[in-house]
Amino acid sequence: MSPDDPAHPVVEVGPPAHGGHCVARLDGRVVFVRHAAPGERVRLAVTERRATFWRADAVEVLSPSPDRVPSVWPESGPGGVGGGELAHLALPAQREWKRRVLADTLRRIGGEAIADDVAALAGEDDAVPPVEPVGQDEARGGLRTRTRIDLTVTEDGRAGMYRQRSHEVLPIEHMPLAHEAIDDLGLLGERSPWRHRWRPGARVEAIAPSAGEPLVLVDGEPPARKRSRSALPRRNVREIVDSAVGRLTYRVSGSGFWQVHRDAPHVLVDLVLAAAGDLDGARVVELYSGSGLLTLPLVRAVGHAGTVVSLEGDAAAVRDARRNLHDHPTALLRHGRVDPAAVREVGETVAGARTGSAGPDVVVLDPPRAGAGADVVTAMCDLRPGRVVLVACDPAALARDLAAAREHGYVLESLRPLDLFPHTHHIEAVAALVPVGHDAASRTILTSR
Ligand SMILES: C[S@@+](CC[C@H](N)C(=O)[O-])C[C@H]1O[C@@H](n2cnc3c(N)ncnc32)[C@H](O)[C@@H]1O
Repeated sequence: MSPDDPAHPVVEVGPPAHGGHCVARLDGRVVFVRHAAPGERVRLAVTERRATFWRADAVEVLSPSPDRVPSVWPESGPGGVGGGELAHLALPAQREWKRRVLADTLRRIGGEAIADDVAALAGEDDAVPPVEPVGQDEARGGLRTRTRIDLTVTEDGRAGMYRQRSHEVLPIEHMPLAHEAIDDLGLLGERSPWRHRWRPGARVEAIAPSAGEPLVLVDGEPPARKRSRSALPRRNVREIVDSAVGRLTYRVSGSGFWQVHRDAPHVLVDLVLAAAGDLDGARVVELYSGSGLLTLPLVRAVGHAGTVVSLEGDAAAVRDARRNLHDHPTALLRHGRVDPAAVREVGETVAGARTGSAGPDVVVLDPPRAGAGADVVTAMCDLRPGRVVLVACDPAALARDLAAAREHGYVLESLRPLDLFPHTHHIEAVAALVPVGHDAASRTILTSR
């Protein structure tokens, strides 16, 4: 490339933004630049031109950031597959990137009041608390964390993934973020023995459960075997979670939702329980409960005198949850869409579980990436729980849900941002909210009993 190549302009890279890119300016226009670091001077390949902004990849680094490292997954670099947007940065720099994005998103979308609430929790001069690494990620370089990966088979029968922001499938040779048990399956590469077991376009899910053998599903089914005299093909896996309330065992559908990071299940269980406070005898509503990862420890924590009413939209997940909690009669596991009417209904169910009392002591919610949304948050606040624990996997959705809760009288008591997706831009957070004027010294549950 010549130094003044107009097809590959040079920019100074600005701050990171939500979505895994940095913001730069070119002739007054905003350009979202991937594969760069704040403060770098880079040459661009423009990948998308819109009226109000462009997208581009940094294809040559003219002045590298001190945070830049050789990518741990070059196939996710410029022009490559999605899912490793920060793989060219040292892990502490990735977490600082995420902290800046979280701070910016909370202020921009949540508003000044939310940003101020969060800054008050962060202390000193920080806008948000630091993003915490989990498990052995520091020692492992953030690699081999994912117990679930999704692949798509290319036209010539190789395992691939989608090119960034595209429907084109690119074959991949390596997936260093996948658990070593998935790596050992040998799914990737031209010489993979699996190539005769799937067809072009098939979706391949590889699962490395915490107990037992890994599982591969092709279009949701166990792949065809030459000889099938062995036991019935498996579609489920067993997961074991060692948590603060002891060992928890689950059976989960292979293609159902389960936390992806190998340490996420126990980290989230422990953080949610800690944020929920003393649950002994409590009435708990849980929204978006999946196959019961959080329901089981909540049921244990409330004990025989308490109740947990959960609501989940996926029928297979509810079936799994019912199996996982079959010997816990204090759990009422509802199947249905989480919407304002359903929230009111589960609120009434949990209130009816004890005569003469009002709403739930605690609401726990772990919505999908889009968040719960203002209507659901409003309905939840109207139940007047003593405490809310919100697990969020998207900062913009977190900002919206916190703003809606604040409008209805609930303020942040704690916020724990977590790095459950190293080498990607994703941020997880566990937030505890309490009613405005809540006295931290008095136990939440006592106020509503
Ligand atoms: C982030 S997962 C959390 C599940 C569980 N807490 C866990 O950690 O395994 C979100 C769950 O919400 C469910 N879900 C998504 N949208 C929903 C809706 N509108 N109503 C009910 N459930 C929904 C999904 O099926 C999924 O199980």
